[in-house]
Amino acid sequence: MTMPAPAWFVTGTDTEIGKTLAACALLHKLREKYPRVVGAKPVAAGLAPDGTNDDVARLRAASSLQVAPALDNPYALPEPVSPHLAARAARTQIDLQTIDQAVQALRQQADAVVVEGVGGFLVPLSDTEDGGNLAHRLRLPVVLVVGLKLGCLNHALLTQEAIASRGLPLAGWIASCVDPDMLRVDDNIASLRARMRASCLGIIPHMSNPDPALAAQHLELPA
Ligand SMILES: Nc1ncnc2c1ncn2[C@@H]1O[C@H](COP(=O)(O)OP(=O)(O)OP(=O)(O)O)[C@@H](O)[C@H]1O
Ligand SMILES: C[C@H](N)[C@H](N)CCCCCC(=O)O
Ligand SMILES: [Mg+2]
Repeated sequence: MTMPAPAWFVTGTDTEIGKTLAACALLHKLREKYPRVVGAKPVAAGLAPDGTNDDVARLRAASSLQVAPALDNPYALPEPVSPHLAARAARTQIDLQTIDQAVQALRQQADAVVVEGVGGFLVPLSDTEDGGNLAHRLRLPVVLVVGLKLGCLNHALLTQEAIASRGLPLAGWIASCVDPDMLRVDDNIASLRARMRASCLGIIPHMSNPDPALAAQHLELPA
């Protein structure tokens, strides 16, 4: 058993705010340093008619190591709803041990791993567990992606408190400019820098054609 590879859990201020773009950008950044880099989406909710999930496809495309689906996407749930509801609809149960074993296996095969959560940090995964329980079970430092739009300051600060209350280290935060019409973007970023208790790993500008390799140029890796 070799030392497990460095790994991070990527969460966000909400769904649809740039977690996958930022996670893929981190994968590209890690590929500058390591040969075998892999992304994982343990729980994906929302499948295309052909059974694929867009996040999983994007993470695989950004990875330099291809692995079995049981390892990078153990739960592929058809309905684009909260994972606890999607799991119930699929008559399955999201098991944290299954995900933990999959991520541990990835950390033995790869040189670096980026794990993308689902929705926001406290998204329900079952009647008793949430995304924070998963991050804690994986024992990974957390990277918070802040989707820059009106309301994100509250969501970022609430998520920071939740991460701390679950006893997890916040390795850094990334802002993604999802709303090209947001007012006072620089002042909002300055407000985050003043209030977030972790370093900013970068600001992904609004991209008319979002490209994780280009987005990677705006990021630094967590220490
Ligand atoms: N900086 C940006 N510039 C332009 N578009 C962006 C930016 N960040 C995110 N987006 C767009 O916002 C949408 C949601 O981004 P993404 O899929 O990364 O969100 P997510 O948080 O991973 O969503 P989910 O919760 O479904 O996993 C995508 O269409 C993406 O291209
Ligand atoms: C379907 C979507 N793209 C995500 N995969 C799941 C988002 C769940 C959000 C649940 C909630 O916080 O209300
Ligand atoms: Mg995503």
